[in-house]
Amino acid sequence: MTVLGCIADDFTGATDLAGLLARSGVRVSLRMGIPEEEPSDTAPFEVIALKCRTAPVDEAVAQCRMALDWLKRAGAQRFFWKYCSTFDSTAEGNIGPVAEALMDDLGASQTMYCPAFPENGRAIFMGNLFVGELPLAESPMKDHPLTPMRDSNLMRLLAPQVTGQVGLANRLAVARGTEALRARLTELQDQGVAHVVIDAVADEDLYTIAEACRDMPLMTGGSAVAMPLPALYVRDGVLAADAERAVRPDLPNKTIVLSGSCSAMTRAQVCEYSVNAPSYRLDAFDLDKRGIGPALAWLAKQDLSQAPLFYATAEPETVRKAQEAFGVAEVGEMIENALAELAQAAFSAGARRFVVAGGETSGAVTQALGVTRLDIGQEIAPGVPWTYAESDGEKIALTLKSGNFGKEGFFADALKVLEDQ
Ligand SMILES: Nc1ncnc2c1ncn2[C@@H]1O[C@H](COP(=O)(O)OP(=O)(O)OP(=O)(O)O)[C@@H](O)[C@H]1O
Ligand SMILES: O=C(O)[C@@H](O)C(=O)CO
Repeated sequence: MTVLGCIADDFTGATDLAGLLARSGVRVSLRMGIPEEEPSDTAPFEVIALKCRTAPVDEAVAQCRMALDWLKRAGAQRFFWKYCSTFDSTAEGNIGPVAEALMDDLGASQTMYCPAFPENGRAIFMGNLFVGELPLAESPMKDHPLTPMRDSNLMRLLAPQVTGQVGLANRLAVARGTEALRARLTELQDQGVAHVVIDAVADEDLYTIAEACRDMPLMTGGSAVAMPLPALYVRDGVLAADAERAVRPDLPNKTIVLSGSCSAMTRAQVCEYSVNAPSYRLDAFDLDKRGIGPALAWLAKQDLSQAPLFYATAEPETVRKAQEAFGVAEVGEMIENALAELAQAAFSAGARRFVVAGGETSGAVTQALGVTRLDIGQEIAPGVPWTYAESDGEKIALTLKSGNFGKEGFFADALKVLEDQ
């Protein structure tokens, strides 16, 4: 029986959430897209990964509602809406509109928002989101290719996205503990506040928040605030503790690394990895002119046991030029399609291990590989686990890395963690 039904707005976000929930040892099932079949063999924690972070609002809302229906049919009574720890959204949404639609469907009068992820340097204080020591709008997120974040204040970001009132439960309320936080939420509810941003700067805050909010019909946030939920549900007696970690299947070591993220961290990771590994840079202008042919020809000459890298990862200035020439969505899609086609070609050439960087990129790659369900394995870095799946009847391992996650040596670390299991 499913205890918590989760909907994630992108694929790396979904593996991040599934990985943190799975730290508890409880079974977590991750489905890529809304399953076509009715729920069966469901896990206590079901995560549905969508690719709706930058979709038009109506489309994102409709998809999330369908996911909610499926999760209800799986027996879930509590739900979690997972978005990025850097609150990535366009001016229109989709964080607020989806939350509001899910609240309507669940008859919820209030929900909470907490994208904090202290292990990865995301903290919220007085409603302002920090990335490391920088306010969000001064962090590299200001240059994101699809969702540049130019304000750090979560209430200001959220208010235009929702019809209900937005308020704050600040760190002082959180620091006073679960009961004080509950009292603050009730006080805000009495004032008609439906959308409550909650401050958190450290893991202890997340435990307090999860404890205070665990019975809300809908919680929303990054992955970290959901991490304490399995243990709390076991304590409440609504969930039995059953450790069931997925085991790595036997796989040939043929590997491909695909990077479509342009985040500062991925840029550093690509730079470090390409010193020793064979690597091929995908350039938007070249793709437009000559198509994918030259990249496929390069791939055909590679020894996949050397884990070659394809990357479109580029500096903000290069991204800007390509966006001006082709349009933001158009160039994003062109590159996602290219990386998806290269993933298919690598699979045909025998690759069974896939390291993918970037949420949108991961969505494109997993869709191209026809992956519909993933088991969560060993964590490589906070929020980035290995996952195991099937593609065309073959077992494969995939890691889907959020743009900003992992250290400089992530790609090599990922290969080592898989080898060591
Ligand atoms: N050189 C480039 N020029 C323009 N757009 C690019 C370039 N390289 C990648 N892109 C596009 O930028 C987008 C990057 O988004 P993606 O979600 O994959 O990474 P991310 O946002 O860093 O990761 P996450 O969502 O996990 O934080 C994709 O649509 C990708 O196709
Ligand atoms: O929360 C995060 O930062 C990540 O899980 C993510 O959503 C990346 O797209």
